[in-house]
Amino acid sequence: MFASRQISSIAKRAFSTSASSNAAKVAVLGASGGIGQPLSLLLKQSKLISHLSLYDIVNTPGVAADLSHINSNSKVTGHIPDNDGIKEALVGCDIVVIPAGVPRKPGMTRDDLFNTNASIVRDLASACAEYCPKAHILVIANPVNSTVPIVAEVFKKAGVYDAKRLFGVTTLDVVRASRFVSEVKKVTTEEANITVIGGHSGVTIVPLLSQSGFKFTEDEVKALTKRIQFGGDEVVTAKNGTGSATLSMAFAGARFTNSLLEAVVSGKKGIVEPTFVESPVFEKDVQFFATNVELGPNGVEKIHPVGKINQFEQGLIDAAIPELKNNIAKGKAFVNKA
Ligand SMILES: NC(=O)C1=CN([C@@H]2O[C@H](COP(=O)(O)OP(=O)(O)OC[C@H]3O[C@@H](n4cnc5c(N)ncnc54)[C@H](O)[C@@H]3O)[C@@H](O)[C@H]2O)C=CC1
Ligand SMILES: O=C([O-])CC(=O)C(=O)O
Repeated sequence: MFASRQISSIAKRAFSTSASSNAAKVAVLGASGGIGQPLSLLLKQSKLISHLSLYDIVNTPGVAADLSHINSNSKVTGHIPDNDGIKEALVGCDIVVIPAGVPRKPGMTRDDLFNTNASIVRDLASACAEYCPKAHILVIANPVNSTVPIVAEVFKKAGVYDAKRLFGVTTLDVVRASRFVSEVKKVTTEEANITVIGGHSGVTIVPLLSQSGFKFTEDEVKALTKRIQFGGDEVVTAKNGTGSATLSMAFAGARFTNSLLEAVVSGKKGIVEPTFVESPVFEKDVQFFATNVELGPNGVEKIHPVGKINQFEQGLIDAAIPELKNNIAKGKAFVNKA
């Protein structure tokens, strides 16, 4: 109680000072978690953030107090559900990043998280629709293939949906692909720029190695594709029941958020990130699909097509689409039931 009152007063102080026009208010929902804490630390370093607003059901007073001593641009506030914490966290936000939700244990698929995480994401999306309807929403919580459609349906029901401002964060697949290819080809990660399309789970993750400019043997293609598709499992297994990727995800989440900040706040042109968005690319089959997306002041500026692919990659897309279709339908049905 004391902590929440104290934080509430910190939050009020923060809101009484208006944000500078060339910097944004960014909220992290699930900020005390395995991803939330290092992600918030990385975002605290951004000059384009004036107010970093941390929300979780527990522990944000401590996380916010700790981060607030770092002498970078932003003020930091922590919020928990007491005293309208979610409202204070969200009002005035330009960007909301959502890593709230449970992670996998060995033997689970991302879809196995649906029963727990769907309602967490639905309720947080509902609060966003009410308190910051124009914010860009970046969904990290799994299963991303379903949680992104959940946010879309909640925003539609509230009459505030803008497809250009909703993103599933698939950056970790691209980060992994770059690293794994750099190891195989013995090049720098800057040189290993790999496009990954589709969704964010198993066979829905489709790396386009043929577009990388490198020559791979058939065995290399098979092994790299499998490793990129199931990289998450490597971490889940190694963590042995204590969670899934957190640090690499924080890195990837910060990369995507920083790219969006450059586009939205600095007005930089030509920033391209792969992300899972409402997309015309396979619209007859699936409503949401990740390809390279150019970011702009209003979010999605231009959705790139898949481009030239080979037969192996066409086979990967053919395998991805039915699963994606099910994942998307499941998310939509969850919000529209009853
Ligand atoms: N998109 C991607 O590439 C990746 C997604 N993930 C997903 O991110 C999610 C979070 O993972 P971790 O941080 O490792 O989990 P974690 O359990 O360490 O942290 C989750 C945090 O969410 C908070 N939370 C739970 N319910 C909440 C609510 N209603 N409102 C606000 N906060 C709430 C918890 O208190 C906790 O602090 C998982 O669903 C995981 O599968 C993980 C890695 C990569
Ligand atoms: O594997 C998981 O459950 C977490 C995740 O999405 C990833 O690491 O790509």
